[in-house]
Amino acid sequence: MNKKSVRDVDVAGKKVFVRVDFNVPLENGAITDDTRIRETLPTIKYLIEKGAKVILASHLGRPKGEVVEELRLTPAVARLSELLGKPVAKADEVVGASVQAQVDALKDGDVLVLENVRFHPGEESNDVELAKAFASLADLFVNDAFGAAHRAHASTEGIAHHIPAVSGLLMEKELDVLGKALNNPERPFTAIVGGSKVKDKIDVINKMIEIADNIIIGGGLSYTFFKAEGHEIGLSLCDNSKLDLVLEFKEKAKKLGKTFLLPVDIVVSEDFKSAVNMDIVGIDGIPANKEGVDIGPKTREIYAEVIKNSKLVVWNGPMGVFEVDDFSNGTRAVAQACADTAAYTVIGGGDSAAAAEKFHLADKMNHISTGGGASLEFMEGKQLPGVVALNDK
Ligand SMILES: Nc1ncnc2c1ncn2[C@@H]1O[C@H](COP(=O)(O)OP(=O)(O)OP(=O)(O)O)[C@@H](O)[C@H]1O
Ligand SMILES: O=C(O)[C@H](O)COP(=O)(O)O
Repeated sequence: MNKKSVRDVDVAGKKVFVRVDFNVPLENGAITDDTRIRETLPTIKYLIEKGAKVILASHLGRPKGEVVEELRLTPAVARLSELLGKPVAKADEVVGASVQAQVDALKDGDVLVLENVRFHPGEESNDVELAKAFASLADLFVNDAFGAAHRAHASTEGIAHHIPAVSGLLMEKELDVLGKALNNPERPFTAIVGGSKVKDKIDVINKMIEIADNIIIGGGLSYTFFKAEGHEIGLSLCDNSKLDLVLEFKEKAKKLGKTFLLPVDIVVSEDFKSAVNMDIVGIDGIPANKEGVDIGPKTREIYAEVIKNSKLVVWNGPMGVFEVDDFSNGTRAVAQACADTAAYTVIGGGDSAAAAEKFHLADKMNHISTGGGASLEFMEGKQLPGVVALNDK
């Protein structure tokens, strides 16, 4: 990576403003998956050990510039304190006199977490005054929030223009692994793209046709391809505005000599929330009153074989409505194939990461990104503003 990392600068005794992504899932105020907090521990521990005064900032949810009680960072702070095995102070404000007083009270090795930065309207608008206020709290900015690196906000991008700015260890790892996979891939390279919306995945499918050898399509976005080819898709998801585009994808893949795979059989149901008159049909057999909810058994076999014979697999998006057990077999089969293959496997965050967790296969993957949207944008080849703003080596 051509950006400076926290290891390249002196942090002893310095006040360090660390942007983390503690945007963790919560249920009734309890954290249901603390991966994102655990993944930042190397950076936080490194700074503590070096004697820095650590000021952490994160967003949680989308409070839109207002205080939303349920979105305070209190549960994340409690969890961080448990994981570090030491007290962690928390501010109830994002910036201001009380925050300044708490920062002034920090001793070397202490940790303070600011309140949810999105409670301040200046965060998402990347307000210069807020960025300066963040910068004035510290001597150094460390961005470890890979998951939010695609956002140009005051605490992810703006602040970097006012004090020295470097990447954290998680950020460095994510950019390194994803960058290597995309810039110098081992081949055969298989990209698996699933999920619900074609429009969210267009750029990534397009990019993967250019750089991967095999492109596997699954999930709700398959049906736009089927419809474009003239098949009956019943009640399945479809984006009618993208019909021409998906045909172009197939054409482009053919021209470039890439293997472009769509499901050959699918699981259909009258309801996508539970199995109602569930059936397995060929792509010409979707009844008008049903929708496709998963890939079928033949497709599972074909996809697993391609994954087995790959050297690099990058997976983004589930193969079906995996949250419903009856419709989870396709996603499970792909996750299992990724777990079993000798290929280097990268999961691009979001729902595919949740699926790997659900099937207890997460520890069998080589890299699971902490970024959903961020990893998607990275895979599309876009520049991430939170990375661009960091100091060059
Ligand atoms: N055939 C289908 N019909 C309807 N919904 C589907 C189908 N297949 C998958 N889904 C749904 O798609 C959703 C995931 O889609 P999405 O595009 O958001 O995936 P992702 O990229 O892995 O997640 P994220 O956006 O969080 O990174 C899941 O909730 C899943 O139930
Ligand atoms: O969960 C994520 O993908 C990141 O934390 C970014 O959150 P956002 O989509 O609300 O900006």
